[in-house]
Amino acid sequence: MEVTSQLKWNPVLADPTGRRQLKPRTLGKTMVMDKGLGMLAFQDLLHTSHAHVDMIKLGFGTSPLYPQAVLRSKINLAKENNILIYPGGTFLEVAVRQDAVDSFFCMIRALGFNSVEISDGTIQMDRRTRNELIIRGLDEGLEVITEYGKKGWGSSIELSELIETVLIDTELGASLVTIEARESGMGVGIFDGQGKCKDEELNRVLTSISGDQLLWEAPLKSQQVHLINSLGPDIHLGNISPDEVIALEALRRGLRSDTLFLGTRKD
Ligand SMILES: O=C(O)[C@H](CS(=O)(=O)O)OP(=O)(O)O
Repeated sequence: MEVTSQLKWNPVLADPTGRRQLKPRTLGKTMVMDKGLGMLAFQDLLHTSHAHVDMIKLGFGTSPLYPQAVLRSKINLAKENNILIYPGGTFLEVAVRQDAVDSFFCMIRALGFNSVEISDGTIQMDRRTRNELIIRGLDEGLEVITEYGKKGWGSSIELSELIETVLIDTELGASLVTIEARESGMGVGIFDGQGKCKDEELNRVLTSISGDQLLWEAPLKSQQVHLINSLGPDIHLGNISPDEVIALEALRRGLRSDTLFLGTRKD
């Protein structure tokens, strides 16, 4: 064990692109969606892959369904590994609908979450409420990540609305704006009913908005490959399945056939 831990891969083999930042990184962040991993699976994930995980979202309203000791252990372990951890945006939408926003923030602060997602994927939310929630999250000492897009099948991106959302959210202090693609990655946002990327929409978005402010939900391998080959390995990607973290990292570094020609490093 000790002997192997002292061995070092030739850097050209470990990262043929030569551009992968170490944590805490500003480019190429990976968000994992955890839909209910047990503590041992969660420990295993971080033991193996912590270097490649920047954010963990406890999907939708799964957070209150854990034994509290397990939830606290997950949150603590994520933080020990310099990972942002937050409940899915749907859980906050439930709180808004139930008029329980104070109680939501009180609880997530007490549990130790270090970030929050603010979304309106399912409910209607006016701009003023969204602003108040972003400011509230920041006042609570949380990193705020927002989300743009509706969850309904066939929903698409309204460019002017997205531009305004990114502008205002980030000006208020949100660190990233997630682009909705759900767990399925199909029939929503930039993905058509088969999960194929609508490139014209993608290009329209990127002519107006800087890509480093956007976190693309891209749960399918074909989507990760397409986005990395089109936009480069430094894009932020989310809704990655826990068992696909290392495979995604291999794609980012050109260590898989699908992206091998990204590797240009010669040193
Ligand atoms: O927005 C998401 O990707 C998730 C998962 S799904 O839409 O329910 O499939 O929801 P969230 O509430 O952000 O975890």
